Amino acid sequence: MAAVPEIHVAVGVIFRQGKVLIARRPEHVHQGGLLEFPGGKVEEGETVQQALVREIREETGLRIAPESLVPVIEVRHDYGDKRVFLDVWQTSSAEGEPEGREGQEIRWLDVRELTDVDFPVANRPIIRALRLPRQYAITGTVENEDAFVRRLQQSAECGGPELTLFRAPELSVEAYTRLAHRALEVCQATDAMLMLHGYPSLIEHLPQARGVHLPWREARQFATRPIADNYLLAVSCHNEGEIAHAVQLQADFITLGPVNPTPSHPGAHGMGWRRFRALVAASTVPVYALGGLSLTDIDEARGAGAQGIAGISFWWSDV
Ligand SMILES: Nc1nc2c([nH]c(=O)n2[C@H]2C[C@H](O)[C@@H](COP(=O)(O)OP(=O)(O)OP(=O)(O)O)O2)c(=O)[nH]1
Ligand SMILES: [Mg+2]
Repeated sequence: MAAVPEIHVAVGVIFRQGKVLIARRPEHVHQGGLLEFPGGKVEEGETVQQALVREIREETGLRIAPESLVPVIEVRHDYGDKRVFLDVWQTSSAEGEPEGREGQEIRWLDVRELTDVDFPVANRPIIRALRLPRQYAITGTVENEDAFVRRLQQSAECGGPELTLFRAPELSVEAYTRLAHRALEVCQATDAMLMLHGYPSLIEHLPQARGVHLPWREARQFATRPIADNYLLAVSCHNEGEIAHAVQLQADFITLGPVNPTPSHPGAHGMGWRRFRALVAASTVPVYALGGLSLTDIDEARGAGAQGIAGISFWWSDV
């Protein structure tokens, strides 16, 4: 049997006043009746940006400038009857008032209102990508618990990170849990999201956390998703095999690295942006670049298809 060809689909996430434009697919088409982001097949000889400008015009009447489009994520999915490559881009500068030009229902929704079951399954990583920030901040070594909490508070007061990983392998389980409670109080005051680092059952002791980040040695022990869907699951990955396993665990996002050599992992070689880009292309979940990066690397990471960058040094300095 001949392999089913992959269909290149241009998908547009149109933001206006903090909401995104969602349509309902007609009942009779592929994945019919479900919600979708406007878009459609990239035609022969068209760039993805040209396809988006055309599809969005045809389906909603909105006009978008191709240069306003920013990449969100690339998702490859096999529906069995169809294989799609969703090439997802966003813009906040569409002009005009949208209308369902193909008779479809359309509406503006907050990204927090988007639920997986309302969309085709291939959209799951798109919804994750839209909710996750560009920076995934990782905490540095804990030398003193009070100084650590003060450091977190100071960062929160100056509009600190939206998503933080509390990583402290140097602490005992008791000390980690105690300090995590304090860190969560700081985060709750500013609505920031805190990820726990270690193993899945941590979330039972600290249910206010946003989720759990598993180091690879922990993630490898599971065959299915080890935490409930209302939490975020993240996995540290370093190669194709680990990415495939994280996808199988239904991770919500992963970190991938080291991109550059880093002092925290002496002896580990950096994979460089070329290899990083190739690995991101193989991932169907959002990827943060990790390892010896600074804020100026965000564009490079985004250009390689990443959600953004993760790290300690770009935000955590000792006080
Ligand atoms: N537009 C869009 N398509 C999606 C999404 N998620 C998803 O799995 N798909 C799939 C469904 C379809 O198999 C394919 C896109 O097809 P489409 O029906 O939008 O294509 P089109 O606008 O060119 O339609 P047509 O002219 O072929 O009727 O991608 C999404 O969020 N938006
Ligand atoms: Mg379409």
